Amino acid sequence: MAVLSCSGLKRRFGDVPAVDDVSFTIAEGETYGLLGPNGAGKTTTISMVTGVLERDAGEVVVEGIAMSTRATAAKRLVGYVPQELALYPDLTGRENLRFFASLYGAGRKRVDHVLDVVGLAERADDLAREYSGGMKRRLNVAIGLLHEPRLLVLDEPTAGVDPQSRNQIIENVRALAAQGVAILYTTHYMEEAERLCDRVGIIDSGRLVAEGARRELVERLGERDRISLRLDGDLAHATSALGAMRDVQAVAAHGTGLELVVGDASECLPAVLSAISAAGNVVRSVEVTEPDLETVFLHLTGKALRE
Ligand SMILES: Nc1ncnc2c1ncn2[C@@H]1O[C@H](COP(=O)(O)OP(=O)(O)OP(=O)(O)O)[C@@H](O)[C@H]1O
Repeated sequence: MAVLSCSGLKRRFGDVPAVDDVSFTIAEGETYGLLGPNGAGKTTTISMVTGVLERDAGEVVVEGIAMSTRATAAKRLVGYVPQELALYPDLTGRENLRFFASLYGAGRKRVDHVLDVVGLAERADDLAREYSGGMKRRLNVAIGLLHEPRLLVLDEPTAGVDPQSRNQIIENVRALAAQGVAILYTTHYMEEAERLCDRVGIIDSGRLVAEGARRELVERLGERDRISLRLDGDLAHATSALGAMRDVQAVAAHGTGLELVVGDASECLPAVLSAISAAGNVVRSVEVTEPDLETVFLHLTGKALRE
């Protein structure tokens, strides 16, 4: 039996269909990554899964318990690590955990255990306000683990944190999955999704546009290459010129970079470079990559995952 089963989830905000008929399941011990550009509907989906946000339609079932009929029992099985930090800066790490433990009916031993799990035992008696961003995030993970959830939901847990905390969080997720906890994970970091997730769902404009293991998704893409370029100058002309080329299947700009999906890079690179120079841009670097999740994402959404 799946630990999490979502079917036909829908939620609108005014005219915006933030989530439009999203269904997926997560098995025991499975790590499922929800990937999507900004505003795709990841947080809205997660908020419905955790029961924080009402659904317009659809059902969320956790270990056989439906959110629509037994919300309290279903929520008890879910741990949530939100994007926004939820902790008291004037309490120590341990006091924060004891406070949340009292709400969840967890004991002091459990507090000590989760402090250990996230690597904060030595700093447990410092005020949370003195923690680095990454330590605060780890404290949030610890809060999400207090009541021994069967499903742990993490909304971009590594965004903007230091490498040590990032590694700690990734190791925590791995260890929890190995213990059978189902994990729902969102991230902007493609390489993290590649490393961590057994399966990914790609969400764009509120719809799940593809789902599968990394290898399946890449194989489905067929023979394609990704070209990453760094350019000088305004990218608007180059982006539209490249988008009009027959060999270019997707193009997305981010900062000073352009990402392209093409059939065979060695065949079309000369034409790509002359189109860029005709648009008035100077190429600073070119990199051709074998198809990966980023290529799948770009091909399906026409957007780069990074901002
Ligand atoms: N409370 C709200 N009121 C109005 N519109 C909202 C609200 N929450 C989300 N939206 C809109 O719904 C859409 C999906 O937003 P959501 O936050 O779920 O996306 P996301 O994939 O999590 O994006 P990000 O990566 O930026 O966090 C967006 O168009 C957003 O502007």
